Amino acid sequence: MKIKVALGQFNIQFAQPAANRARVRELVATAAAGNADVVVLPEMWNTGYALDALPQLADEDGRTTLALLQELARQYHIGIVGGSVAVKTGDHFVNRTLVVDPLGNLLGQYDKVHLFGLMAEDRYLVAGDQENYFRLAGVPSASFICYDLRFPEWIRTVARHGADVLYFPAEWPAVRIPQWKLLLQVRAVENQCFVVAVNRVGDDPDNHFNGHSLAIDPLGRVLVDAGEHDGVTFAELDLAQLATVRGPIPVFADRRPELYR
Ligand SMILES: O=C(O)CCC(=O)C(=O)O
Repeated sequence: MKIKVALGQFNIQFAQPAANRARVRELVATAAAGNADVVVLPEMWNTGYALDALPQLADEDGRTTLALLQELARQYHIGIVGGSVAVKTGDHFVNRTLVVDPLGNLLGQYDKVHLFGLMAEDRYLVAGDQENYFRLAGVPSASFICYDLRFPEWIRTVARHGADVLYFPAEWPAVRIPQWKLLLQVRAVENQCFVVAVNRVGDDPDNHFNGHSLAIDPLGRVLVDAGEHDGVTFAELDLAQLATVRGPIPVFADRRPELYR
């Protein structure tokens, strides 16, 4: 079985949720026109890192985002890994992913588990503590957010349920893109999974972002690198490859969890 994924890398407009929603409409339409099964968006795409403005701009319980993603999923019959958005829930804010299937059903929701102090997330956001494991386009999958990538123990905790594709929405600054690529390739190899990671391009007041959204196969080979393209890049994932990689080297079966503390 093969699935086609669309990497929706774009220049998030700082503190302009309406403009970003309009751009997401265009990206999903483009992904669908290219016959993608799944489209993936970057991290914090509604507001960017306008953390001071969260009281005015964060999406109340994610309602506006969910309604948009559901509408687009149904209209275009496409699965959406909705990047992440700034959400107000109760009296606090979270960095939240919403995943919907082509019928508009909410398959999963994930609040970023590891908050990134260098971008002040720990001062504005509350961390999540739940896994996001779901079946999208017929494929067992899991999603994480950006800095979570640096925590292999967390990725493995979720991946061991049997995920075949790991999704990573991100806003990963250009200055650390060499580490981004390396870490994503390693996560693919060590978990014997496909990795689909979507970053942004453009600038915010503190950082420059140069994209390089990636689709990577379970051997760590880059299938697609979006470079600095502002728009959709497509990748095809051949799931049959998983058996050929996992068969001779069954790392999940060979684990010694009793030794891991
Ligand atoms: O870990 C990094 O270098 C980047 C992380 C990041 O930008 C984020 O989590 O938003």
